[in-house]
Amino acid sequence: MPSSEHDRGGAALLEIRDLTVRYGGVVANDGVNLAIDRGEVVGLIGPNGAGKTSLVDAVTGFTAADGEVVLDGRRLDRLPPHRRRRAGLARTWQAGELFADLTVADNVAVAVQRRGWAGLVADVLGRSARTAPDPSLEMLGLLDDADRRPDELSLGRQRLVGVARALAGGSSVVLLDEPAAGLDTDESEAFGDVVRTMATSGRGVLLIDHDMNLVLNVCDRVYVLDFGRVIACGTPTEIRADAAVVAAYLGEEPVA
Ligand SMILES: Nc1ncnc2c1ncn2[C@@H]1O[C@H](COP(=O)(O)OP(=O)(O)OP(=O)(O)O)[C@@H](O)[C@H]1O
Repeated sequence: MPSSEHDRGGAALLEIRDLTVRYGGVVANDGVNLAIDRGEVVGLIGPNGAGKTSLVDAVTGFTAADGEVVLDGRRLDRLPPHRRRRAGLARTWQAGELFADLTVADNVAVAVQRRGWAGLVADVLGRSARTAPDPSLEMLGLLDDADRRPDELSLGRQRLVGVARALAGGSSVVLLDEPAAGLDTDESEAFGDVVRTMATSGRGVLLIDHDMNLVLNVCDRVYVLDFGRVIACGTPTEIRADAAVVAAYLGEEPVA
């Protein structure tokens, strides 16, 4: 494994330690260690069934797992999903999961949960979605679409709305699960620029995608999963040249 996994100094923004996910007899993640620094875009690739979505589900609290999830020095792995989200750890969903009857602005607004009595009172008064648009809409160039419904937008822009929801409320780490699925080459390239922008101002981004060009062009470092284990980690250049990665993708026996 390239040395770049080990020689990064200091504590990362997100540390995933020894993460193990089991579904009955299936071990979907087997002792995975993964770190994301501030301002870093990290890729996670691997063949179908390698365990990528299981990792996102486990880290965000939607699937039971063993191991540690530490965000900015704080253990999150015993917390339910909504509290991890509130702590600044957000995700997108493969299927988009937008509310068809809500506008873009409201789809983003509902992702930011209000707390306690203030939230209850605002909801009762119907003001929950009437506040200023979340800054993520402007960042992703969605302000002009704020009053449209998702089905009035192209697939590429719908994907951006899903990302805006994950960014809403000031998330510090965003896990993107196949956000570019279904996008054409131009849309995918433009999306790559958006992903880089997201990492500015110190956010950490995890990008999972089957579009190898997108991942290798956009990410600072890439982890490769196969059968639930990290088989390689390094810069895109190192990953392109890694024999175990080539073997995993060609379906040959992994190189020892
Ligand atoms: N809810 C579940 N119950 C049982 N097995 C599951 C469940 N979810 C995933 N698995 C199994 O866990 C393994 C990892 O699946 P996972 O969906 O995490 O892989 P993936 O890398 O995201 O795949 P893909 O690229 O196809 O989305 C697979 O063997 C899969 O069949």
